[in-house]
Amino acid sequence: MEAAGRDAAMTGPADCTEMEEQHKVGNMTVDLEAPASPEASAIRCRDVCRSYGKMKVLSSLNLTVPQGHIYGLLGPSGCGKTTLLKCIVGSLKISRGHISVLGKPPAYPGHDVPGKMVGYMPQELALYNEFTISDTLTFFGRVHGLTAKETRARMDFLVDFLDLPQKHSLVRNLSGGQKRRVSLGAALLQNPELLILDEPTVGVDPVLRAKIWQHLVEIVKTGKVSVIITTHYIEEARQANVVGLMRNGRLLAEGPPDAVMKQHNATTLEHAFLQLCETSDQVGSKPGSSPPGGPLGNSLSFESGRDESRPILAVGPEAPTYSADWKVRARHVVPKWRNISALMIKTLVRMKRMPGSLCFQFLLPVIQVSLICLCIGGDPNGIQVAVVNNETSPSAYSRSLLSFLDNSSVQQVPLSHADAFDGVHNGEYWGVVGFGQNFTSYLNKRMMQRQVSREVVDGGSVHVWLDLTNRQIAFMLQKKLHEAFQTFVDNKLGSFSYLVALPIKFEEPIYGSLNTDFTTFVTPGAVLSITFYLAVGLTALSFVLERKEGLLDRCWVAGVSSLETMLAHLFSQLFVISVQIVLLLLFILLVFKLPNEGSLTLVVVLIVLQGITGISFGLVISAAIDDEQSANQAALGIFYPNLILCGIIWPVECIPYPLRYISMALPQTYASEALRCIMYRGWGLSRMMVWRGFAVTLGWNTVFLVLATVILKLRT
Ligand SMILES: Nc1ncnc2c1ncn2[C@@H]1O[C@H](COP(=O)(O)OP(=O)(O)OP(=O)(O)O)[C@@H](O)[C@H]1O
Repeated sequence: MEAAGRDAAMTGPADCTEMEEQHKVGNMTVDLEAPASPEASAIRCRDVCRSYGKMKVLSSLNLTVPQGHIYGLLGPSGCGKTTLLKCIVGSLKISRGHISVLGKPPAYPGHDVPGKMVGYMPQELALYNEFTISDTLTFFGRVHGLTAKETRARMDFLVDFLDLPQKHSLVRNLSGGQKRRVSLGAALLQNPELLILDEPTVGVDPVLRAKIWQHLVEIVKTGKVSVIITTHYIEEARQANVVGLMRNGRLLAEGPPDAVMKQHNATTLEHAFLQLCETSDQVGSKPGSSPPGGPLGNSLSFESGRDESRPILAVGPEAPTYSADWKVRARHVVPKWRNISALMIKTLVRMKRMPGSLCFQFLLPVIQVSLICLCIGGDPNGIQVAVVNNETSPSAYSRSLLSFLDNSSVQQVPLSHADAFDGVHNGEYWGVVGFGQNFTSYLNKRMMQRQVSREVVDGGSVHVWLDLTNRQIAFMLQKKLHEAFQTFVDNKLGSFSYLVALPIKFEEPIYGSLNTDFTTFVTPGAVLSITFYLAVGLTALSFVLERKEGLLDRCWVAGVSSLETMLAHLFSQLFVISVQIVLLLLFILLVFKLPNEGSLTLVVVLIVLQGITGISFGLVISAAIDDEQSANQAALGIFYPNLILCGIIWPVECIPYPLRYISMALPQTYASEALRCIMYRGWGLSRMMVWRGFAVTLGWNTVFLVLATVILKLRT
């Protein structure tokens, strides 16, 4: 009876009407293995189309995987098998047609596909290299909601059945074939009702290949489990109950292997497939011979023996409508803590397996902030200056004045006039300080007499010629000379020093101290910037690599939503940035003694929020970009513009106007200002300059997180 059915399923167009007739009356002799109704099929694809850009990969494809059967999907490389499987599991959207998997379309609210009803082994290995075999299976067990005991029991079985090495072996140390078997184990773990296996036997030795097929045959016997499997070894597909032969995005034939071979008088499936391809090419090459549905006039569907070329969507029951009430829809959208915690544990285990990288991540911000505090904003040291002193007397004022010059910053090199200027021209000295031979007497006259000649003014001045190519060094020299002169005047004139002082008096500062240096200005912004960029770096590649390795798809098929993936990344990276922030604060407050006049809680919360902004921005990059190089470029590309525009290294007030508006909208401009206000002015949230920084940061967090979730959702 079975053989008869198989034969009937593969008969040509002449038998088609007869078959349909038999089907209508429910005559089981047509094909005992064929499902009698749509509900009895594990997978039904009708008129499925899918393109990548302009390239059509699946065109009007119809396929039926009967419940409790093994379906071997065969076809040359690039014909669209993987694309079809991705459409079936719901990780790729179809552009036309209808797919139902275990009774409902994939990703339908409340449906467990994707989820624990389906076990998916993608073509890529899709394994975490830092995991052990045990970690891998435990992770998928958690996602599927298995208890630890259930996971352990399945793990023991799978390790034995798939002949895997020790459970505690690291995946990255396994051979290619062993990795494929672990990947297969992950798909089999939860005893799914539907197994979707994309080339599971590649790189597997013949003995194990036979064992895998034997297992598949075994599990479908109950009638509850269905399998769709793609393979390049066409002959091994003879063990399947049904084979589908695919070419150029269409199914050329579908039926039991024996029937396919019989119809084409072939002794092997491979031969039958070659014949089908030839027929397809001949039909396709005849001008005007291609029917609307495809080149093969006699291609038959396994389910009904129906002509594939006929429009299918027009047939009522082929595209059923489904409905789910709002509670089910709501449950479908709400993220599951089980999945989030499984993903978080996964990230933490991966971190634990890479202790060197984790230590580096913790220490990097400390190293960066220490370098900023040590190297930026301080006074230059050992700056060589040529001194041309034409006074010879030991009691000359010039000598006294020079003795008050800060020797640690300025290194005086006594030289002749010519050598001093040659030295500056050759880049050896940063300037020349010159005293005329009557400096002492002229200076006395300047200080004592009401009116003096221009010659006295000139001769009683310290002459300085600077190399102004380095503003900071030139400023420092000017400042040191002013300080030395002031000390000299105080020393010589005592209470009469006001006679030569500027009539401007700087009182005690209202905020900050008289010694405030550039480091004090730059550090709060730098702390935010470091936290932001390290967080971007932590996350910018996360999805890129996982997508590339097929892990994102695999987790999606296991039932993990985009939002859950996003939240899990956010929470686990939050742990890393929390440690980074604690170390950062310890260093800037205790080691570098930066003042903090305000609330430490506000400081911590603002830095953490900026870290979250970095994580969420990294997630946007990661969700939107496919390859590492572009993701790295995007992350690095915004680094400098952002650093310069957000007033971290130079005040925003110096930015010309159109650019200043952009600067104000950036995540760190108002946040840096807020942090400076908290730390140096002791302000709280009631001040606009403080709450504005928090508000902008929270706004960016929301925008980035929503954007990343939407992009990820659209792309999976
Ligand atoms: N993301 C993508 N973007 C653009 N084109 C793609 C993408 N993925 C697949 N393709 C193209 O779609 C076609 C079908 O690819 P698919 O991976 O489905 O083939 P396949 O039958 O599974 O091949 P194989 O047996 O070699 O795995 C190929 O021409 C491939 O280049």
